[in-house]
Amino acid sequence: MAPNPRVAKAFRAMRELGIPEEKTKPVLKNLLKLFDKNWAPIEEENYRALIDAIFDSEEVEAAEQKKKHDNVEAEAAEQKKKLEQAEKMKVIEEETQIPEEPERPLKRLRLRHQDGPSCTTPSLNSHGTPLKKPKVEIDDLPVAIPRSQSRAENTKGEPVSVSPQPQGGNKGKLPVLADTQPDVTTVSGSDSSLRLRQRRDKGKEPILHQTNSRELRSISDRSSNGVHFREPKPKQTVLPLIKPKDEPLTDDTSPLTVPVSEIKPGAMANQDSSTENLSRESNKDSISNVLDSSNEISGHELVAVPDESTAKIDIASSSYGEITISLTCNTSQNPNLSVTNVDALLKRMEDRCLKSYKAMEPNFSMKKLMTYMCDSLLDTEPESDSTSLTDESIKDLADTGNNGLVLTANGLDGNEVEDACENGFQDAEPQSLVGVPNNQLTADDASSLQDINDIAKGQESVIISLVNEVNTECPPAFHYIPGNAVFQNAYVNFSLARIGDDNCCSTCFGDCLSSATACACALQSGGEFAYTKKGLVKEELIDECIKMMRDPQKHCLFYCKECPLERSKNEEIVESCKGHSVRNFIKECWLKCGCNKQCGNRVVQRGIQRKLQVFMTPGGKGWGLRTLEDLPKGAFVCEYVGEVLTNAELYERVSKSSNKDEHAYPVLLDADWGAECELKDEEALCLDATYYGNVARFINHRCFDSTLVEIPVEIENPDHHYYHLAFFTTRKVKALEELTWDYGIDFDDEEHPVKAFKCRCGSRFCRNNKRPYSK
Ligand SMILES: C[S@@+](CC[C@H](N)C(=O)[O-])C[C@H]1O[C@@H](n2cnc3c(N)ncnc32)[C@H](O)[C@@H]1O
Repeated sequence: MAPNPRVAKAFRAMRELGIPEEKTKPVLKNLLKLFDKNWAPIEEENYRALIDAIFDSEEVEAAEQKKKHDNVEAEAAEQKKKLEQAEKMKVIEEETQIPEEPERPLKRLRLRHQDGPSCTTPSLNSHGTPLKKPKVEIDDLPVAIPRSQSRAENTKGEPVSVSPQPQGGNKGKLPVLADTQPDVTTVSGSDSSLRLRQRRDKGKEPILHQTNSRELRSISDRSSNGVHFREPKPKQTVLPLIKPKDEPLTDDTSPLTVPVSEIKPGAMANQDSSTENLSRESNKDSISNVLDSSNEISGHELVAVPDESTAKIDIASSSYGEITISLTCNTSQNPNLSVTNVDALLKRMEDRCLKSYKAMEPNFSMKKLMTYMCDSLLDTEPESDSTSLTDESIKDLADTGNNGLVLTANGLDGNEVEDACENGFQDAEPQSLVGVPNNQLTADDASSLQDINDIAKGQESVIISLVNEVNTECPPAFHYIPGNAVFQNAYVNFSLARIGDDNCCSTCFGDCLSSATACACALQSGGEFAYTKKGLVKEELIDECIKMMRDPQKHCLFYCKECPLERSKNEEIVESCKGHSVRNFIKECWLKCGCNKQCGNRVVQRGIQRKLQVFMTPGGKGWGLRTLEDLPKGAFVCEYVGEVLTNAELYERVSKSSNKDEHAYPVLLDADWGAECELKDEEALCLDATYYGNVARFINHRCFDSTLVEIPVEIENPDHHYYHLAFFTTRKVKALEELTWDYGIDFDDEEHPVKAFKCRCGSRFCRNNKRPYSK
């Protein structure tokens, strides 16, 4: 991004007064915010306001320094806290039976201005999977490794920046100094991930790892999958759960926009149909064992009713055979509106559609669209077929796993559900669910509703039921999608040509796992297969991932040169990167591989195989996800599925959102950002499950000792801009236990825009629990 000349001029003016850029930058940023990006009052009187503000900030800083020095007691207390945390670690070690001692839950303890522990052994990249001791011994490795041109590294030949643990206390406000390193990387330490990394790249050009000479920053929170937008402060908000079809039409971020493509590797690597049927059946059986009265039918359906929609479409027919389609606009937003020129209106709409949908046929026109509407209407079958559904037909649809009809809540009888949904309507927010008689449902309404006998609407190989045995809350409205789908601008390219020989095992056959030697895909996962023959993630890898989840700072963060997340805020001054966790990747076999679809190195791409259920949690966390069968450690549960957005798109969504009720939790696909010097906006991606998602959108947060851990999985895309985020169990999980995931929220971080909920995770290590730890 070209520097703003006014910013450069302000820096220059301050430099002339002996004020360095590092001091000017944060103050200028604040002033710009204060004056709503109006430069005039800042530039007036030769930057008088800026100079005053800098001096003021220096005074405040000096006062803070003094306070800090005086606060010896606080430091002592902090030390004590650390000791207590170490104690906690011992306990959790015993509980989770991880062979090595787990890390302390530093996420909660690390205060903003507190030094973090230094990362003595920089993990080098997010790909290395510590599964096997490499053939190349670490001692044999050169200390300085020349720049890599290999696939996983910076495709532009730029160095990968992996920084040691930050020590400073300036919270990322200081500017990022340009890396002064030449094209070599200093490697220190000898941890397993380093060795594996080397092993993985055996035979290829070595990977560049660079100790970073930039200013060290303090990271107040875990650099998690969660999106951490810090600005703009007044708009601190989260993505609400809104039924897409009820959203008012907006330019280009409207949830009405249907994702343009669906990505489902499973569709190409389908299971054997007989096992599929079996699995659906057996799940059904177990569900009916767990639940009683599961298939009651109510005379009502659930429909999301907006209270402030801007438009309403009615169709009326007269006894003379005329049909009128009318569009009623809610003019409350513009009460002075007068009747407008139809052609001008149509032109405006066309422009808007072109802007939103981009790929329109050249002859597209609104008139044509309306003619199509009339034609479609004339083609419509008599009403009784499509909308007057009998109870029997609803039941049939539900039994066959067909799309979108809501039956009674399991565990409640028909009357209770009716009451529940009507009561729900009374206390409802504008977008909540209400009961309406069946025959008022349009086909469109029905398709977006949740079938509580199978919220996946038959799109997974197992049935995923939904129960509420706690209260009368109705199921949330969203579109169930079994695989990620691009919203609009995200660049996700699955072309086979991009998969090189070292990214697939084309000469393999049968099951790669039964071969004595690791295939090319295994080499990408650190030299050994990530999965056991039983389809579980190997103990060593899962433990490593758990450790990283529990204390990412200890296991290194990397810093982008220009962070796409910061850039997406579209501010005058782009803040420096706050750091991203280094991750282990799993690489699965895929289309270009020679193995068969039952190959043991194809787990995540087969989709959900376990018996899962969405249920109302009793502890006030809303809906949650649980297992209906015992799960061993390392079992794949599901992946986080949602719309693939660019960070800019997500930022726009978040800042436009007026609904403060948090439901979905967007996740960053940032596991490999450090491998690129500068990612284009359309390559820096994230997933948002608010409007389109799978069961993972119901997984609640648990601090520290969650039952699930997320691991990035490469299936189709070797470049890692896009990958799958898969959840695996961190320990044995009993049937009916809730499946939880540590979102990585730092509840002490008041600047965190995903406004932290009051955590009710119930963990002894809850970071939202200010009381000191006691046994
Ligand atoms: C991804 S959703 C999980 C599903 C959600 N419970 C629901 O009913 O749709 C995240 C939201 O669930 C709630 N939640 C998740 N974990 C929680 C926890 N530990 N304590 C309290 N609320 C939690 C919060 O409202 C959060 O914004």
